[in-house]
Amino acid sequence: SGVCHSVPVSEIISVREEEEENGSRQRDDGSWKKIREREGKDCRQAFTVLYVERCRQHRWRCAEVTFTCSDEAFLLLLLLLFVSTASRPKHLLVYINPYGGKRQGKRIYEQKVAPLFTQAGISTSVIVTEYANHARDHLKMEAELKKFDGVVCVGGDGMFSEIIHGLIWRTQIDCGVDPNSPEEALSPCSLRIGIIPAGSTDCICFASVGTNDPVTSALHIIVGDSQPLDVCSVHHNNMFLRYSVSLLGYGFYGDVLSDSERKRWMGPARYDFSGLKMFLTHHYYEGTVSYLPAKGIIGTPRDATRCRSGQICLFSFVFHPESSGEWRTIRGKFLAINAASMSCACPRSPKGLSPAAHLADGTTDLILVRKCSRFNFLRHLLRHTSKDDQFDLTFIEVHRVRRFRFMPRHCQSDSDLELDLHENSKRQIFSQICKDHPACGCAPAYSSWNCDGEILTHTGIDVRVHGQLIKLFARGIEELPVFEDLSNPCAI
Ligand SMILES: Nc1ncnc2c1ncn2[C@@H]1O[C@H](COP(=O)(O)OP(=O)(O)OP(=O)(O)O)[C@@H](O)[C@H]1O
Ligand SMILES: CCCCCCCCCCCCC/C=C/[C@@H](O)[C@H](CO)NC(=O)CCCCC
Ligand SMILES: [Ca+2]
Repeated sequence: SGVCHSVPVSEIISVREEEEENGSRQRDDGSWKKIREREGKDCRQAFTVLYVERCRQHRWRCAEVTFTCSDEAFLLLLLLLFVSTASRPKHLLVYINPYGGKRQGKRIYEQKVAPLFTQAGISTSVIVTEYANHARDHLKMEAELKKFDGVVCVGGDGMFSEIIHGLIWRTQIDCGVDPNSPEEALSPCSLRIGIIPAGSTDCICFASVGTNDPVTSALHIIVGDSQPLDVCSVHHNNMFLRYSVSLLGYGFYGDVLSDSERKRWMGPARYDFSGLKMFLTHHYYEGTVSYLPAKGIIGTPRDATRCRSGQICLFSFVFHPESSGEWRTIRGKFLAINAASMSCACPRSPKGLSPAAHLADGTTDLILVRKCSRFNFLRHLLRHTSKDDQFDLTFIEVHRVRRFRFMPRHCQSDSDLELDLHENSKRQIFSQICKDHPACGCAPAYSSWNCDGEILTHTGIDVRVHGQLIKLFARGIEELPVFEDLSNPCAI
């Protein structure tokens, strides 16, 4: 019909031959790779291309367009496709948490994702988890990783955490690295991870893809995108505790999580309930934070620029992967201590806890919220959702760091080991006192660390950023095309 249409080869999902002569379609065999060669030399070839179409707010959808060309040009296209799709996964290991978020993981995968994988000629091995840590332990000990080009996580941030714990641990063991030593440089994982969002917060998916949408995530997996990601290791007295990729939070976010775990039955709404409750409770905690500021990086946590697809964050890491200044120490009373290794953007907070943080620059943004009035703390929290610089407040400081340590005040005089034995019982006693005397105003001495949505068992921790330790099937947030801003005055 003379209409001009161009599709980048890297964003083609599949190609289907059409029978032009009688108008009837040939059998769809599921993959462009399987298209048989045609015999007739000078007839024209009609073919339908399934490709990625960009929609609002970073969503991707499948679209179709039919082209005609000479047989030679068609063969050339197939060759181009073959070359440019070498980085695409062919075999995937899929873990589904059937109990994450609104318990829709299995349905989401079967209805929205599996048909797309089939269409793209990807084979899968699917495991629906039967208990917590099933996926982690399977990856750690059993999975035949050589058979796969990637791992898919259907669930929320907690499920993603299981996957990285299994994969990072397994990689270190296979490479002869001791994962318990905080000083060892960890070996990067070669398998990429795709996240099909089916949890409550899904901030890792949101911050690396730009939206929480299963079809968009599936398409990023199919086209073989790759986005490196920083991982923090958390140790206590040279003993490994956990890895973190999004938020490590003591005080407010630790308390919100502890409180909300008891309300899992409420589903995602538990965070709103506990968030409000902990805001009203307004506990502060004393302790010492020490940190190694990052050097040789481009950008600060207060920049107006954001982490965008293929930009400076990769550049910073390549040229100064470990460079840091001298240790600095801050003692004080804090409402919250947050370390954000990525923006932590999610639908609840579209800009995130640290809007200028980078996915893969080898640093984490350490945000210290000192004791202040409820009104001021609310101002800070509300800025997570507004346009104002959330760190432009006198009681807040923020540092971009490579490593940090925290020691709660009551731990400092005693020997660590002794205290840890008492820590839990002390916490129980305090919470009992506060339950018994709700109006007494006494505050607990300890909060707990929220580590990507899991509670840590210790409060004194040593955190180190391992730049680009893992890779996702994602490409970071793409700059919105200009026409979208012009056509829609409401677009952000
Ligand atoms: N079969 C299972 N039964 C019970 N728990 C499971 C199972 N599989 C995984 N889990 C655990 O469920 C927890 C929550 O899962 P998930 O992260 O998917 O959802 P969520 O907590 O609702 O979302 P988010 O982490 O985004 O807030 C994880 O910590 C994971 O270890
Ligand atoms: C007066 C009430 C004020 C409410 C404040 C709203 C601000 C929302 C900021 C949300 C930041 C989420 C950071 C992400 C943390 C994830 O690693 C973790 C695992 O999914 N989620 C939580 O811990 C869930 C934490 C949810 C906290 C609300
Ligand atoms: Ca980072």
